Amino acid sequence: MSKRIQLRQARRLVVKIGSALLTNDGRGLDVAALGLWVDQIAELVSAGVEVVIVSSGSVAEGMSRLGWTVRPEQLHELQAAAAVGQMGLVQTWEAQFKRHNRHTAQILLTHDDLSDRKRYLNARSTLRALLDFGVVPIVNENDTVVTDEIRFGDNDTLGALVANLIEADGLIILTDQLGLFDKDPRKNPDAQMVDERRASDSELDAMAAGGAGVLGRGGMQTKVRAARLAARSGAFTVIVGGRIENAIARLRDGESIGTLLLPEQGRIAARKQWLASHLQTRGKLTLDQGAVNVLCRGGRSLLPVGVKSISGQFRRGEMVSCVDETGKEIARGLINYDADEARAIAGRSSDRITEVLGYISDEEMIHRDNMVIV
Ligand SMILES: Nc1ncnc2c1ncn2[C@@H]1O[C@H](COP(=O)(O)OP(=O)(O)O)[C@@H](O)[C@H]1O
Ligand SMILES: N[C@@H](CCC(=O)OP(=O)(O)O)C(=O)O
Repeated sequence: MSKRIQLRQARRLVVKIGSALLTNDGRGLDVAALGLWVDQIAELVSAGVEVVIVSSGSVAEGMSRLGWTVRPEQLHELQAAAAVGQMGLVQTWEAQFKRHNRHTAQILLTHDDLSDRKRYLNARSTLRALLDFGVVPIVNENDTVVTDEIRFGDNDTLGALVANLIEADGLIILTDQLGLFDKDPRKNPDAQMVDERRASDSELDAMAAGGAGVLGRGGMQTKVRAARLAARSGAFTVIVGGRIENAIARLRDGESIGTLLLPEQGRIAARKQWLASHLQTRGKLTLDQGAVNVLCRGGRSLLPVGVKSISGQFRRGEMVSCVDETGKEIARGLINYDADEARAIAGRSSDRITEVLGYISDEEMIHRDNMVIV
C-alpha cells in the first residue's frame, strides 16, 4: 500500500518554501504564488491541521528593495539585505493570511537556539502556544546573528529542526523542481523522478550531488539531509514542486506527487530513542505513588504535585530521572524548571506555581512528550 496515506493522516506539518520559488527569479517576492500557497495552507489549518511555515526569501527580497541586481559577496551586506527583506517577507505572509482571517507570527531562529536545551524548550513552548491559538508561525533564520544559512543557503536544515522541535508528522519542502530526481534534471533531460524511498537510503546522496539552482543554494543535498534529520523524530519528508497546481492540497489528499522520504520508525519510537540517547541525567525526582501510577499507565505528564523530593543541580531543559519511593527508576525526561524552582513547586498544585515563583512557564514538571517510561 502506498505510504501516501500518511499525508492524509498528518495533524502537524512544517512547510518549507525555498528562495528559488518565493522570489520570482530574483525580482522580489512572487506575491501571486505566495497567495496560492496561503489559500491551501489556510484550508489545512481550518481543517484542524497545525502548520508552521519555514520561509526563505529575505535576502532576495532585500536585494530587490535595495535595488541590487547582483548578490553581494560580503556577509554583512547579505545580512543587511536579509534584514530589509524580512520586513517585506513577513508583511506579505501576513497580508495573504489576513484574507483568511488568520494571524501569523514571526519567529527568527538559529541552529544554536535549537541545540541549547533551555532555548529549545522556550522555542517549543512558544510555537506550541501559537499553534494552540490557531496562529500560523512564519520561521526564518535569524540572519543578523548567524551567517550559516545565507552562506550555505540552507533553510532545509532549519525546516527539519523545526519539524523535530514541534514533533511534526511531516516536512513538506516546496522547491522549483517536481521532486528529487535520480540526477540533476537541469543538466540531465533524461533524469527520472524518485517516488518513494527511505530517507536513510544511501543511493540518495549520489542523486542529490548535482548542486543547486541560481537563487537557492542548498540544492537537493541539503533536502536529503533535512529528510534524514526530520526522520530522527519520526517525520516523513516530501520534496515537491511548489508550482504544481494545488500541490499542498493534493498531497494532503494522498496524491502521489513529489518525492516521499520515509523515516525508519514511527514518531513515538523515534522520540523515545532520541530521549534515551541523552544518557546523562542531571538530577533525580522522587515521585509519590499516585504520580508513579499515572505515569506507568502512560500518556500523562508529570505535575509538580506528584513530586516528593528532588536531588541534583539542573537547568530547565536538562534530563532528569524519576524514581519511586523505593528508588526504582520509572521514567526519564526533560524538566521544565531549574532545580531551585523545581524544589520550590514540588508537592504543590500547578495553580500555585505563579504564586510561588512569580511566573509560570509550564503547568507540568515534565511534559509527556519529553518523557520516556523506562
Ligand atoms: N537530483 C536532483 N533532483 C532535483 N533537483 C536537483 C537534483 N540535483 C540538484 N538539483 C538542483 O537543486 C535545485 C533546487 O535547490 P535550491 O536551488 O537550493 O532550491 P530552494 O531554494 O528551493 O532550496 C534545483 O533547481 C536543481 O537544479
Ligand atoms: N535566510 C536566508 C537564506 C536561506 C536560503 O537561501 O534558503 P533556501 O533558499 O531555502 O535554500 C533568506 O531567507 O534569504
